[in-house]
Amino acid sequence: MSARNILVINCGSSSIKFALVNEAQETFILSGLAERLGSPEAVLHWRLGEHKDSLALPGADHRQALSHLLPIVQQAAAGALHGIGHRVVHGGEHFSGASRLDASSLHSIRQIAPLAPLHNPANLQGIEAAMKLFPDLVQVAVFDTAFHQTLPEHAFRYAVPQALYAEHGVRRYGFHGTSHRYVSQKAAQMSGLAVEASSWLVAHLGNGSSTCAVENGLSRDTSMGLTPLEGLVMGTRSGDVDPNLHSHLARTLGWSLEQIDAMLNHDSGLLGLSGLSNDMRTLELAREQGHPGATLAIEVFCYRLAKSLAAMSCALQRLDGVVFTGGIGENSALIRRKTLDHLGLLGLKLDEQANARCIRGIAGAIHAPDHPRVLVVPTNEERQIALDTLALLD
Ligand SMILES: Nc1ncnc2c1ncn2[C@@H]1O[C@H](COP(=O)(O)OP(=O)(O)O)[C@@H](O)[C@H]1O
Ligand SMILES: CC(=O)OP(=O)(O)O
Ligand SMILES: [Mg+2]
Repeated sequence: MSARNILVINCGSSSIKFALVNEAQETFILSGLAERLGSPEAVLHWRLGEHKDSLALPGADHRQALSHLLPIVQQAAAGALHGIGHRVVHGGEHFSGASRLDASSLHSIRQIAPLAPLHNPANLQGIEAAMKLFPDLVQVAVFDTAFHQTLPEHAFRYAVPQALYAEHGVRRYGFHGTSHRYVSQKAAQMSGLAVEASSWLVAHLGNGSSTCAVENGLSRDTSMGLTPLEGLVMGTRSGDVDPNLHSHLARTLGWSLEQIDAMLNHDSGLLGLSGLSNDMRTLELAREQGHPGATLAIEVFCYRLAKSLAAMSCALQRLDGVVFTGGIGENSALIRRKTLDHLGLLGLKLDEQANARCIRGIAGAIHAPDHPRVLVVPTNEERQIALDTLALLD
């Protein structure tokens, strides 16, 4: 059989990321992003080999964007498309691995949607549009939560009345599992260790960020919870706050649940702290020019990340290394250094030159000699989703 092509679709709340992955090729045949969907500035960008292109789609929603991008995919695949893998953020307790999409799995994903109101409805739109346009292709859902279904109960339960768990599914689920799984396996390979006998603290730092303790190939704890809001400081998400903040804002400022939700998910994090941007590149430049908000946002981001990594170490018997990944983790020597500066008690120490070298997709070890391993490992959620889709085709 010749090498197969898989289309990977990641429908976010206002964007669609996509990639056409050939199982035998390291680089993607086609990759792209439709962003600012639903706004007058909606635009589709794609890259086919060395050729880059874009198309303005004013006012387009997910369905309209998909109807423009899928023909580009069809053309790039030259009629040879073998399956579609969809990122689905929340799989609840129902899915501990990837699942072929059919009436029954779609029903389960719809039932779980209230647990991820910002993510799952968009994921479902992508699935429904792709099924309409490609009714004969196998389509697969790959869940952010699936990898974390191995968390022990003492790590996934909240200290609230048990009926809320038993009857309403209130527990910690964790997200970014596809990335945590992919980079922890790569880290083991890079270190000459067997995945089943290795132990990692992973920091996935993108627009959304989370930490994960991975032992012998299994997730044992992670910083996100019921929803992708818990845990670290993120681009626009607050991460952990005192749960009483909700009632405090409602009582003292008369805020509605919707206002509080929007503030914590969209107006907080790096953006809220800095008053400037959710983008770490912008904040690093502003910090160099002495911007106080950007400086503070970076300090809080790194301190909270270090605290989370230290907390995650409780889940491990042994530490083979710390792994940085995601747009920030793969590119920011500053964030890696400032984070590890708080973790001297774990014995971690950087090699400054190696740290400066590992940017723009360069993987490598960045720890000082005779100190615990620290690795930069570029993530590749699209490839992992394609691999999971191929595994279900076989
Ligand atoms: N060179 C860089 N230095 C610092 N931060 C960077 C750099 N390149 C990208 N980033 C940051 O990575 C973040 C986006 O990460 P990414 O993993 O691409 O996001 P997503 O979660 O949307 O996939 C942004 O905050 C961006 O500023
Ligand atoms: C779950 C989550 O936070 O995803 P993202 O980082 O894509 O926002
Ligand atoms: Mg990414």
